[in-house]
Parts: sequence; structure tokens; C-alpha cells
Amino acid sequence: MRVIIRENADGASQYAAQYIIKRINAFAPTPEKPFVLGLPTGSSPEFIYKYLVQGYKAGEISFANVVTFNMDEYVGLPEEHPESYHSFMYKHFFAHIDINPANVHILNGNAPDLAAECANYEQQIAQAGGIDLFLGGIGPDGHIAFNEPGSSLRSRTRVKTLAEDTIRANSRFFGGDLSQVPKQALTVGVQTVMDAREVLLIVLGANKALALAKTIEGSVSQMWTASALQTHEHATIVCDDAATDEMLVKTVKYFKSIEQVSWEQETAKATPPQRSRAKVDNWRGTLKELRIDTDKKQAGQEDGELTPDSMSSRLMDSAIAMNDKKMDDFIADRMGSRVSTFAA
Ligand SMILES: N[C@@H]1[C@@H](O)[C@H](O)[C@@H](COP(=O)(O)O)O[C@@H]1O
Repeated sequence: MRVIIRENADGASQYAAQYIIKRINAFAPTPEKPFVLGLPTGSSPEFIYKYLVQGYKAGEISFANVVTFNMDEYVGLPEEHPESYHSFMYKHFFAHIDINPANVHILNGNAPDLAAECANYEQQIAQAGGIDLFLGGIGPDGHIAFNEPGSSLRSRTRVKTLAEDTIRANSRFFGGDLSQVPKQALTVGVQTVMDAREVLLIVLGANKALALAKTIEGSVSQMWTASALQTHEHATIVCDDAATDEMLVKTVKYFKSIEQVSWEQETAKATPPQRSRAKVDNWRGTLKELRIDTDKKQAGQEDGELTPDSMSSRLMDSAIAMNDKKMDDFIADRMGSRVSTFAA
């Protein structure tokens, strides 16, 4: 799992939007081979949608060959209700991009047979070739989609009764009136999310801090269903500083250092160090001197150690040692001491 921490919601959302744009563009989707994107609702992804729309308007991305599957929808709420997830998605995203409406999939919470609707949704995902990237958020109780605490980590799309915490949390969208919040929803399962080739979670704000700590530092548990992502091979969590409030300082530093090291490596790869002509000449001169010294030593039969070969392997050894030192500083020591802190 990778954890990307930004100072605020805006920085985290920009990162996530850029990440999605890069992934879709790298995939180079076609009508025959579309990119399949899983999508969430809620306040957390709103800025991401804003930046994706901006990217589309700036010509950085097209959604013409993107197929989408939303995570969930309330049961019994008319599609045209302003708080239905259908309305949310059109208002914040679909109405502003070049997506083909036939490529948009959102569960129908008013279907006459809800179980059949859910089974059909799983089938549609499979027919589309599976989800390439599932973007998600989490609830304050650590739920992913509407997989409330106690949901099977192997669950699939189904009807779920909402937890009281979630009804309370979502009442803000219904004028604070708990009685107006639907009590059931259709939701993809934890396993449906886990089946995606890649998962990207956006987690913002101090009210998600406990859920985020449990998701990252806790054990994999049905009580914090987002924690299942610990076993996903390509999971990334993008969060703001406030959301890390309940995490160990060491954990936060650890993930920040990992990002720093990988950023340095990417930068180094993208911009190989430029050597000035003077420096190159200097370097050649040094090599020449080394060779002369070596020849002298060999001629004098003092020892056979300082041959050009052994010198180059010695240089290589010290480079490896430096590298190890760097990695130790950033990774092993910190994680090692974290483990011993836990053990103590
Ligand atoms: N079903 C949705 C989840 O998919 C979402 O992650 C969660 C968090 O929403 P918000 O980002 O508004 O806190 O809300 C709802 O419960």
C-alpha cells in the first residue's frame, strides 16, 4: 500500500485527479479496449471531479473510451432526487465531460428486483473486463462504498442496511433530518473493490482520522472494511494532513519518506546528471592517474591488489554501501524501530 499525504484537501485532490488522468492516458483506451473506472460519491471526491473536468476542458484527457461503474446508490430514493448518487454524478462529473452515457453504470436503487439488479451489476463489470482503477472514499466508521462494519471482506454487490453512524453522517445532505436519509443502499462488495486491478482512496479531514489509522495501521478487519486494502497489490491512499491525526508520527514520516525517495529516483531517471566538459576531463585525468599508479605498483611487484579491476569493484562496493546507508536511513531503521516500539 502507498500512502500519499498532502497538506490540504485541495493538494490531495489534485494529486488524485492527475494520477487518474495519467493512468487513463497511459492505457490509451479505444472503443474496443476501454478503460474501466470505478467511481464514488460523497464530499471527498468532489474536488477530484472538479480537477478531472478541468483536465478534460484543457484537452489533457478524454473520457470517450472510459466505462464507469459507481460504487453505490440509495434504495428507494428517486433518481432525480438531488441527493441520489445518479444526480450527484451527473451534477459533478458526467454532465461536463465527453463520456458516452451508454458507458455509465450506476446501480438502480428502485429496481423491482434488487437482488437481480446486484447480480446483473457484477456481470456487467465482468463483461467490461473488470475494473482497471477503482476510486473510492471511506466513511468515518471505515466503510468502503456502503460496506458497513461487519460486512464480509469477500462480499459482492448486494443490498446493505446502513449503520446508524452512516445515517447520521449522511443526514447533512438531507437538511440534517435523519428520517429523510434512506436506510438501505445497493453497494458493490469489498471483494468487488478488491478485484479491481488498482484501488485509489481519497481520505480527507479529521473526522476520518480514526478510520484512516485503522485502515493503515490496524489489522485487516471486517470492523473497518477499508482495511481489506492492506492485502491489495496496488492500493494507494491519498489523504490530507488532518486525516493523519490519529496515525503514529512514525507511520506518517515513513510514508512521506517513501514518497520522497521514489520522487528522487523518478527525478534522477528523468533528468540524468549533466557533466560539464571540464568535469569529464577531470574525471578522465583521475582515471589516467589511477592507471599510472596501478601500473607502477604492478611493475614494482609490491602487491597485486590495486589492479584496475579491483579498483572498479571497490568503487562499486562503496556505491552500494552508500545506497544501503540511504535506504537504511529512510526505511529499515524507521520501520525497525516502529516494530520494536509496538512490541515494547
Ligand atoms: N457510500 C458513500 C461512501 O462511498 C463514501 O466514501 C462515504 C464518505 O463520504 P464523504 O466523502 O462525504 O465523507 O459516504 C458514503 O457513505
